[in-house]
Amino acid sequence: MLGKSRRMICSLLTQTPLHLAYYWSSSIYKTKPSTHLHNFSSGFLGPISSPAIRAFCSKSGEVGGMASSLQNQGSISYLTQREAAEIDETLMGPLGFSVDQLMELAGLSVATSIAEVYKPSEYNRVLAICGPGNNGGDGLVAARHLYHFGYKPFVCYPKRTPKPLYSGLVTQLESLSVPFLSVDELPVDLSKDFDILVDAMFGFSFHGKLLDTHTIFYNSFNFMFMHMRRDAATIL
Ligand SMILES: NC(=O)C1=CN([C@@H]2O[C@H](COP(=O)(O)OP(=O)(O)OC[C@H]3O[C@@H](n4cnc5c(N)ncnc54)[C@H](O)[C@@H]3O)[C@@H](O)[C@H]2O)[C@@H](O)CC1
Repeated sequence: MLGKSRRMICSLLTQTPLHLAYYWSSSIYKTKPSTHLHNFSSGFLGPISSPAIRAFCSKSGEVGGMASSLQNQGSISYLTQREAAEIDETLMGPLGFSVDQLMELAGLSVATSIAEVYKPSEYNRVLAICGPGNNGGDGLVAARHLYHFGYKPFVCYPKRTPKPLYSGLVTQLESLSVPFLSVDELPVDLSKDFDILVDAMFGFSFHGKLLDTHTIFYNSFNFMFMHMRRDAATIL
């Protein structure tokens, strides 16, 4: 695994500590053109006629901080935390999407994007680190689709949410014999055992400082930090 020329960090979230997100984004920008958000937008948001959503996908002047600076680097578009939440409100309000519907689309989009860039024959072992919220649900969905695409997914889901939506996703993965790994079973350097890391820990509801002292967060953050500037790629 260490001989691989490149690895992928796939982030389903936009709200982890910003300095890390910046580096992840920078690394993909340097390593290869990222079309993932565009794919997501064109395949998911694009057909929607809502002016509000189209505005989110195309605006360039009001995106703050990190997102603003990244937008100027090329054709990659980023959403702020607030913008992502507002899109979600629009989708689930006037447009009538349900949570499980959006979650399935999000997970499928990530899995499809991975498959487009990193072939399972070369990058086979995927670890999805799933948090307690909907972003974690996205990761569970992505893991299921990656399995069907020919990858060998593993899931680390240390903070399970006892709701039918999530337990159903877990059951579906268990029925496919997708392994669930505890934090203790993960190596400190995740790159030793995995080709692709799907970061589905937090989405736009992350706030404040990281409260959870669980080792998984530090393991994954360390992995990302150690590898992102050399050969990691990022999907948002
Ligand atoms: N309808 C929706 O809300 C959908 C959301 N989706 C995804 O879900 C994300 C939003 O989902 P959620 O609102 O469930 O929230 P998140 O998945 O962002 O996470 C919320 C969880 O994180 C915990 N948390 C927040 N800040 C923390 C901190 N500082 N330290 C430790 N734990 C912390 C909260 O206690 C909560 O359990 C979106 O970004 C998107 O990726 C998609 O699945 C599509 C549908």
